Amino acid sequence: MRQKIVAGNWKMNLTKEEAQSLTSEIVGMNNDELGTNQKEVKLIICPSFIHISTIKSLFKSSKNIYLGAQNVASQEKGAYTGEISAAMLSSYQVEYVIIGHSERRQYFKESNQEIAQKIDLIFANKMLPIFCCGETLELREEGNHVEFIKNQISESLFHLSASEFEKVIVAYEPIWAIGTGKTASSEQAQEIHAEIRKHISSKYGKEIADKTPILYGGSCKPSNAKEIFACPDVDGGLIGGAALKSRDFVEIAKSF
Ligand SMILES: O=C(CO)COP(=O)(O)O
Repeated sequence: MRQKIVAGNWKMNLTKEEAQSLTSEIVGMNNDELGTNQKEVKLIICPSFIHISTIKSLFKSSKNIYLGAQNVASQEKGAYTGEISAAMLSSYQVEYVIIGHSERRQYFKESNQEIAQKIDLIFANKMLPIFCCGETLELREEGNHVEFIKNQISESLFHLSASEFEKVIVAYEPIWAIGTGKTASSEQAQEIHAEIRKHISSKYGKEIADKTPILYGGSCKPSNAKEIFACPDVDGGLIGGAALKSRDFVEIAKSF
């Protein structure tokens, strides 16, 4: 059985106090309330860098909750003012790192090659990547979206060894669904998730492809999570806006 995962990407939101109270609300729930008991759902919280240490100190080891970062530098260390290295994150016990988010690709011009460099540094520092891919509305309307997504995956991930790839979490986030309130239908999500799995299989074989968690992201909320998570190739969600409310985040985690 594939791992079920619900990850919250807080993006550039929440002050220290707000981040503390949201984390306390989540870790204050028992495993039944969190829904992590029955179905072994893994929760990953990805705050801004500056909150990482504070949030880690609120975690309780008994809970199935893990810490993630939203980005990492593509260079190991040195004169890169304002950047945060993989070694730094790892020294704060960060376990997961989101890479290739469409906002980073769009606003910070991250290329597939740069994302490939980031993934190597993540592995070198014993963390695990949550790799995002997804198309614009324009690409979808032109009918080029599947090729585009496959190319994002090939160029950033297909240099990995099979034993590395086994540890990758993929997140499909159609750009037109992010923060827009417009979700992909469950048919659209399933179609792309199945294509992604087939593409992984063509490189790493069926066994590894069948084990790779593929999350959906884009206006996922308590009202639509059940339907999306019921798709055979959807293994959870990467949640933006709805992860900023403990009740919504937990409700989504219970939607399997
Ligand atoms: O980008 C996302 C998660 O990484 C999705 O954001 P929303 O859930 O706010 O649409």
